Amino acid sequence: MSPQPALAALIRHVRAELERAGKSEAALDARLIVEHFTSTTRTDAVLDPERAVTPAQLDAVRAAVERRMANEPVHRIIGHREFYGLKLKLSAETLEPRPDTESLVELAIPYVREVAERRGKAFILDIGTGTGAIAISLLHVEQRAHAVAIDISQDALATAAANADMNGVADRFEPLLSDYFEGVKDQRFDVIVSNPPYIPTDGIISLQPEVRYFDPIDALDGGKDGLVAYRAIAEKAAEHLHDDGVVLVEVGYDQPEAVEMIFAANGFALDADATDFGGHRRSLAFLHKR
Ligand SMILES: C[S@@+](CC[C@H](N)C(=O)[O-])C[C@H]1O[C@@H](n2cnc3c(N)ncnc32)[C@H](O)[C@@H]1O
Repeated sequence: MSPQPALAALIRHVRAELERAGKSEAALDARLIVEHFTSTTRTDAVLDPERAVTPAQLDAVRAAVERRMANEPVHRIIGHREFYGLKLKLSAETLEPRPDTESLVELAIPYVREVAERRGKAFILDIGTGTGAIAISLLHVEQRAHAVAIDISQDALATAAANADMNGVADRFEPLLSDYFEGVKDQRFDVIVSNPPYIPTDGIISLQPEVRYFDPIDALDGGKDGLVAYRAIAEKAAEHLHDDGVVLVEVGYDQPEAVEMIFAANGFALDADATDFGGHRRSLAFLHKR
């Protein structure tokens, strides 16, 4: 690589390096890294391919490529990612939100809208909010909704609050440090939503290095059988739901039946479900049989 390459040549160079290292998303990663560290857009590379890259920008791109070679996910390197059309900041203790979780947001939207139509407001509880991805997306779609967003990580809550602010919903977003429902007091909600940790402890070792070493362990570890969080949520959810309220959870690809049984044992019946991009039943909605 020449000491001062042009923008388009740099993208091609980084892509080739990542391909040689066997990175499956080399083209996308190269584009995101170069765009981020040269403060350019895709359009710049197309309309102004000979645009000069400064030595400082080149150093930053080189350092980022090294991090990617060491398996750090590209969105952690650039510090943010898109979720449901919104830009969200990431931090050390936030899970990188996944496209599959958008199916949970889509399943939740009609419930949130219906309550907002009927009562003029809708109250959401997001358990294990991480970046705030789910709650912020719902607040963005439904202006009459308010959310309490729980996490056990103070770092995650600070990031979620910053994301709520960045996406214009901070006045309807309340971060709460809490171990599941512990800090919720006696407030009741219309919609309880959660993408909890659900990987069985023994399965974490076999996850891709990008996940195992870079997503926070508290966001992954679902206990011995991966179902600890669902039990904690199902056991207490009815105490925090309005009579016609709904609980929606994301589940692992092989967990829908087990999670249905846990909720059934706590008086809930399946009302709807949604599949992810791979065709797995990924999001489940439950109503309480009172
Ligand atoms: C799988 S991540 C989901 C993050 C985000 N909701 C999303 O979908 O991208 C699970 C989140 O639950 C939080 N968490 C883990 N145990 C918890 C607990 N006992 N109480 C509250 N939050 C918890 C983790 O810190 C993490 O942010």
